[in-house]
Amino acid sequence: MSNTILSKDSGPIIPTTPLVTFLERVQQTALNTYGHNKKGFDPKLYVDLSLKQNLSTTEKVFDKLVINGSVSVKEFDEFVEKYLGGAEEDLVYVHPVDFVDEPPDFLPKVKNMEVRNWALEVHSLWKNLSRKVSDRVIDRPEFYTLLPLKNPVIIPGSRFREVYYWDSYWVIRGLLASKMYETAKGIVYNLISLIDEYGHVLNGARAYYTNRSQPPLLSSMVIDIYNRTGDKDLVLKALPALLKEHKFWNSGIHKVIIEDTEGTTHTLSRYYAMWNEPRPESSTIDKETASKLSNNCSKTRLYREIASTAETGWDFSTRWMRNGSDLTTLATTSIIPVDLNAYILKMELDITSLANVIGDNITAASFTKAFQARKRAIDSIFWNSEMQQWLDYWLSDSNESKEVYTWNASGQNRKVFCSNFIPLWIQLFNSVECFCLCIREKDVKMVDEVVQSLQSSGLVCPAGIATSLTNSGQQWDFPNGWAPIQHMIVKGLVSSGSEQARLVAEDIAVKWIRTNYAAYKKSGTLHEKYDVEKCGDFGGGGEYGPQTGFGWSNGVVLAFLEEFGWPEDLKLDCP
Ligand SMILES: OC[C@H]1O[C@H](O[C@H]2O[C@H](CO)[C@@H](O)[C@H](O)[C@H]2O)[C@H](O)[C@@H](O)[C@@H]1O
Repeated sequence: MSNTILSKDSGPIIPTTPLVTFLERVQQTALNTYGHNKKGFDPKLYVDLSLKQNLSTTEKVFDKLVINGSVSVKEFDEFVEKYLGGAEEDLVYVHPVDFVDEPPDFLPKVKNMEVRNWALEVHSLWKNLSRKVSDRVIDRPEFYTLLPLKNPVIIPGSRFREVYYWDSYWVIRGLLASKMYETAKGIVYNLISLIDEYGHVLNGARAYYTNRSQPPLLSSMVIDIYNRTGDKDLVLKALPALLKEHKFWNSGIHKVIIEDTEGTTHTLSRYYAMWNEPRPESSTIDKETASKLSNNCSKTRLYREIASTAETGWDFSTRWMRNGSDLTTLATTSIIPVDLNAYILKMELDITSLANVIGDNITAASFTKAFQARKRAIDSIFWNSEMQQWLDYWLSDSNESKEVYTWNASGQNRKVFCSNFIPLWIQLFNSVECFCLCIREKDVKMVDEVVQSLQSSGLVCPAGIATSLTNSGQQWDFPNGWAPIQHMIVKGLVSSGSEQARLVAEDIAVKWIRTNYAAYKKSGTLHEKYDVEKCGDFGGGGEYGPQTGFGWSNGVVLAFLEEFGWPEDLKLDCP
């Protein structure tokens, strides 16, 4: 965070590197040269290329060649071939040290042979997605946008050629089912090293991702690995990093203070990227979006909102837009998101538990207070007793930042999104005094009411939980369903102590496994997202084409099969 500066729109920015800026120019030139018609033009590809010679030499040649942003296709292709390295050269394939074809005691509850054989295929996909930083990057880091992480990583797949922050949580859930504890720990140590270097975990391990984070789930990764391995050394190394990360989300522009109707003030968190220009990986797209705005000030503001939306992990969705059909109305920094605050509450609970593991009573006591305070804040600001859901809260005036905002019922966004149910994962229905330690009758009654609300929300579809009820063409909206969301809601329902909730959870998990399997049978791969309207269909929409591989989807299939198993006589095909 040391190189953070204040920008004209008064928010902080973290400057990017000269290489990223140059590759953005290459990206723009590629678009000008090939035109929009080039099949599968993906702007991200260009910022993932590397240098073959130093930047100033390469830039001189490029400047000579490209006049007014244009050059012939032949000359451009020759330049790329001669001066730039391919996008796959920086992360190289590595066989995971702890991979075995059939791990001992693998998915013991799966009794059906068809399911077991498929699960073993999904397990074997870790080999395809395993990478380590190439020696070339270690030797000449200034030639690459990839950040040199020490340990191997599991990448999501396809265009996502680097490790991602929140994806890693579900990758790790799958690795734990696959008993690949060393690989899982290596990923966590990599993320810790990013906190040491940048003060937060980056969106992904690229130079162009340093100005934002992603949903903060590092503590969840650490606690889940600790619960399986009992590795105290991991806890000792992770705790200082988690304390730094907690500070990142609870200070500066991420922190929001809000006063409720009783006059009590609460501190909550929001997404806020430290960037107000086009995202380098999608620069041509962002400039086109902003071209609808007439003045530079509103463009700068929009770029900040776009980057902040990428920080949410939900890029893009009507959830963040004032007008659901117009991306220029993104207002993410004016929203206090219910899921982000649930993740941070979980971070506070996890830090308390981890501090107890290593006997750090002072940290444990202070984080007990922190999670109790956030629990009260969540109850007061987000909970809507009429809808029996937790709703995002929109700050009243987007342009004016205040020391303390005043809560107003109209600030709660009453539109239905799957994020309204994410607090289930953190057991937020539990009363403060009972948090995580017991399940009371009163709490179970509340779960049943939330489950009722989920079931009648319209989100539960034939092939899983939809992201929203609005078909906007954005990827984090209807009819897409995403593996991480299915997992958090299902897991929350299972752990709630309500029998009814467990049945609903199991039903969703079965639907999800079936749709993943049917799509796999058709295409031979798992997908980044699925269309929840029809079993076996993958999802679409958004700014890039459908991606396969796919880290978190593989992880959730394995995690569900580990949790629920699969009886011998239950059909795996779509109903
Ligand atoms: O390049 C566009 C955006 O791509 C990423 O977002 C999407 O993929 C990620 C990796 O699976 C996932 O974490 C995220 O939730 C998806 O929306 C990237 O994270 C964005 O920052 C980037 O702008």
